[in-house]
Amino acid sequence: MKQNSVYSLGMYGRTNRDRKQVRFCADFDKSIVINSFLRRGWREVTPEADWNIYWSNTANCRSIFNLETGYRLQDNQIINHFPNHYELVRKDLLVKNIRRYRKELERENNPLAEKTQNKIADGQVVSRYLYLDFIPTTYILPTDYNLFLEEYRKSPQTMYILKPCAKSQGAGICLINKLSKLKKWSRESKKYLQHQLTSKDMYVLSRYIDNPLLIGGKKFDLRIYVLVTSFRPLKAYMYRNGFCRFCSLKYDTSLTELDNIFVHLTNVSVQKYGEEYNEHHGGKLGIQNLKLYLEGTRGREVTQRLFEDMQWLIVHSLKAVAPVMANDRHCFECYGYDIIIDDNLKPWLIEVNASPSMTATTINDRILKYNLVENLLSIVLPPDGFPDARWNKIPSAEALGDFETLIDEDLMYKESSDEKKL
Ligand SMILES: Nc1ncnc2c1ncn2[C@@H]1O[C@H](COP(=O)(O)OP(=O)(O)OP(=O)(O)O)[C@@H](O)[C@H]1O
Repeated sequence: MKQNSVYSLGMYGRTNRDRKQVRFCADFDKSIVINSFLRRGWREVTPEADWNIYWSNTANCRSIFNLETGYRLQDNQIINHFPNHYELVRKDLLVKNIRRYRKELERENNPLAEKTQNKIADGQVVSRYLYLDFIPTTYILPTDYNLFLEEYRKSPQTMYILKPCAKSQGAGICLINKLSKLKKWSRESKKYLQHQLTSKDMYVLSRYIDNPLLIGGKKFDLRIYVLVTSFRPLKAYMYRNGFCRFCSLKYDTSLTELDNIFVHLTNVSVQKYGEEYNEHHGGKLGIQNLKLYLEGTRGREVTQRLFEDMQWLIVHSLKAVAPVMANDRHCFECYGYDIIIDDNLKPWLIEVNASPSMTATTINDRILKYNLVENLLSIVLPPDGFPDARWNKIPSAEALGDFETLIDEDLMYKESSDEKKL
């Protein structure tokens, strides 16, 4: 990408018609996003040109905000990532930020940081956060290896999943059911610790949710879209039409199936290579259908509670990273949250993606993603439809469409000061 292009081109010498037409650029050849933009009558330009909205990849977004490039965004330019989104989406950083958030709340004696004592095998007692226990216990390797060993000895029957921090789509993931599988880690870690660690060397080792809620005997996770338009104040919206992604083979924790990715990993990028993959529905079920199913099989109240718990975990994961996010007003970001529900209907945050797939695997998927992009644009853009980083980012009820407000600290502040005035 050429640098300084915004400086060199400026806003001059354009006709009124040009000024009104939104100029976009996109790093991805994803027809859903590009078609959505073109159908609005927007014009595609290159990243070197004078654009108003950039659907960028994370690397180009980082380079735009890199001080050394000397690039400065204008008021009429917006971009689809926050510069340091990795604080939320890198597996190890997400864990670190959530740990820090819990500790801060604990220090403040905030009731949210309340803990309970749970008895585990051999009469040992472990303490757990009552409300903030929404990510599976996770160790960052190699740094936390000794800490892990200590905990492992207390409960050696626990199953873990080892995931590389710098990879995606199921690459390099394996299940760990005994310490010997991790032995090479103790050796590797000694070697690594002599060097400066980079994210390529880092893994997370998380407790494996071995009691997932099953439907038709199969494991699934949820993909939920969350749009953030500001971190300070926090403004976040959840799309009502996420979906479940199913494994193509029945769930089975027997030793012979431990390495079978078609049983344990729900990523579509993994499942589509399975022999049992169904191209018609793509292993997907809409979240509203899941809700109906759960209301029918488990009852309305617990289903309602589950959906509230999911919203709660999303809000607190965002609050955990809000203080460290570079809250640039030109940015918005649509995150793909991956959540697993266990058979007690407790949701667990598995990970967050900064560039959730905008490729469609089925017709329904195409419709869903097209509507998602349309809907998120109506929230991100001011009422006149022209990108403007200065607008107050308060979307109308109509603009919200299928998004619901998870949190808007601006409005919360306004409401509480209105109450005080009464
Ligand atoms: N703690 C866990 N318990 C149970 N299953 C898990 C756990 N962590 C991950 N998985 C399974 O493994 C899959 C891949 O994990 P994850 O999404 O963290 O890795 P990834 O390869 O980075 O995926 P992505 O391409 O979405 O970034 C998940 O979709 C889920 O099915």
